[in-house]
Amino acid sequence: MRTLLDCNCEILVFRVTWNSIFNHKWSTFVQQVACQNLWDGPYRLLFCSSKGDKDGVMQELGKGVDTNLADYDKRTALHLASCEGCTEIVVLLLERGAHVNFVDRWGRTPLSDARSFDHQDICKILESHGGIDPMGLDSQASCCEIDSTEVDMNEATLIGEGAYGEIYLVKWRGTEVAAKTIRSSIASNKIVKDNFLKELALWQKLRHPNIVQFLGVLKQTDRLIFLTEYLRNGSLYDILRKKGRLDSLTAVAYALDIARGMNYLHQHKPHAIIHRDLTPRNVLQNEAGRLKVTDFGLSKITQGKDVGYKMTGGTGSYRYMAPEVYRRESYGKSVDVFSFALIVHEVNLGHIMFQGGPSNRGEDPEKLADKRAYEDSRPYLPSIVYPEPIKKLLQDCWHKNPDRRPTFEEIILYLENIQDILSIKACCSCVVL
Ligand SMILES: Nc1ncnc2c1ncn2[C@@H]1O[C@H](COP(=O)(O)OP(=O)(O)OP(=O)(O)O)[C@@H](O)[C@H]1O
Repeated sequence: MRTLLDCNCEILVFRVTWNSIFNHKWSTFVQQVACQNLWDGPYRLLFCSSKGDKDGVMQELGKGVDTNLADYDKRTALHLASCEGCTEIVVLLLERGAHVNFVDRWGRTPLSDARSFDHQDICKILESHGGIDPMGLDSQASCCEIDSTEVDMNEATLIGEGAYGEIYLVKWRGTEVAAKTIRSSIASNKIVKDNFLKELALWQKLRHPNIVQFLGVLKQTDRLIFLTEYLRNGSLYDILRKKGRLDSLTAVAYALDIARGMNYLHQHKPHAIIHRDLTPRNVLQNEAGRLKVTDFGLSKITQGKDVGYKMTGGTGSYRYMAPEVYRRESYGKSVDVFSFALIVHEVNLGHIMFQGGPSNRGEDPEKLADKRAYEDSRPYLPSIVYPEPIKKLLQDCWHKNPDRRPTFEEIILYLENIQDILSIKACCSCVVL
């Protein structure tokens, strides 16, 4: 018979696991629970697994507790350890027969949880044991398909070229849109193409004013072509090249647009979306002057050795690459914060940079990334160009320790404050004038 204590335990496990997925700020709560001695009995396995307590887990398993014991929400010890980044426990549980694809009440497997919190080591371990993520990248959701007769590719105007293929301006049902063609060397590989389509299926679900809107994939074509909204002003790279250095208010507004788009990606559920290739070329501007981030997630697919993907040379990804990515270490969301800092640095330094000034533009991007990764070198921050608060922000964002970098949520708050101060100053100077 279930005792009141059992019920309490279940409710607490529910609240703890729910919090652990959606809040991740539950350690104090767990401590309170532990103090109340409510974790005696079989649920202690779940508690020890979530806390990374290997001895505790071994003790419970030694007592004969089922490795696949699940709580009220069908969350197992493997779910909790994967969610909390307890690699050793994940390995131990798998050795002891934990079901890698146990599905909880919300349809999440341990891999869904590990991906949500970017525990990449754990993702690899789970994947090597056959783990799948039915909620996310492994979902069967298909891309919205657009009949190719609705788009006349013969009337297309070439507007750009990237690592994957060319970009054309085309008309789809009377509206100007961008058509991105993927090189046949990439698209002819079935695995790569399937992965690409999965990423596109994920992209099509996203809706945010600072994210380029995905529209669909053209069907019945021998090439892989997809449509996105068309942003008339082109990329931030082109804008900086034409306009040079921006005034402080515009620079902060640009930084905020990028940070808001990135924050949306990083807070995406069930798993965060890491851009991995955030550069001024992947930030586009519409006619209203709003910046939008594009091409997130796609880079990861084509970086496999067998695909032959090369980062776009002089202006490409090395220039904005976080040290841990260059060193091929495991990495998380904060790699995008690092790239963001380098973009904001350029936005502020615009005209000096494009006149071949101190921004290292002439330097080989790979060497630059090497120096950042191994010599901790960072761009120069002259006080005349960078006001103290921006200097501090950049230094925090390109901190060598990824854990010390702020989140985009924090960056937004910080930039909004700077924006308020700048607006007041601008307003006061108007009055004086
Ligand atoms: N939706 C769009 N609207 C308007 N212009 C675009 C759009 N998408 C891309 N472009 C233009 O095409 C250029 C190339 O874009 P693309 O995303 O293919 O390459 P990239 O960002 O330079 O490199 P990579 O393929 O490595 O991301 C951009 O810099 C931009 O000028």
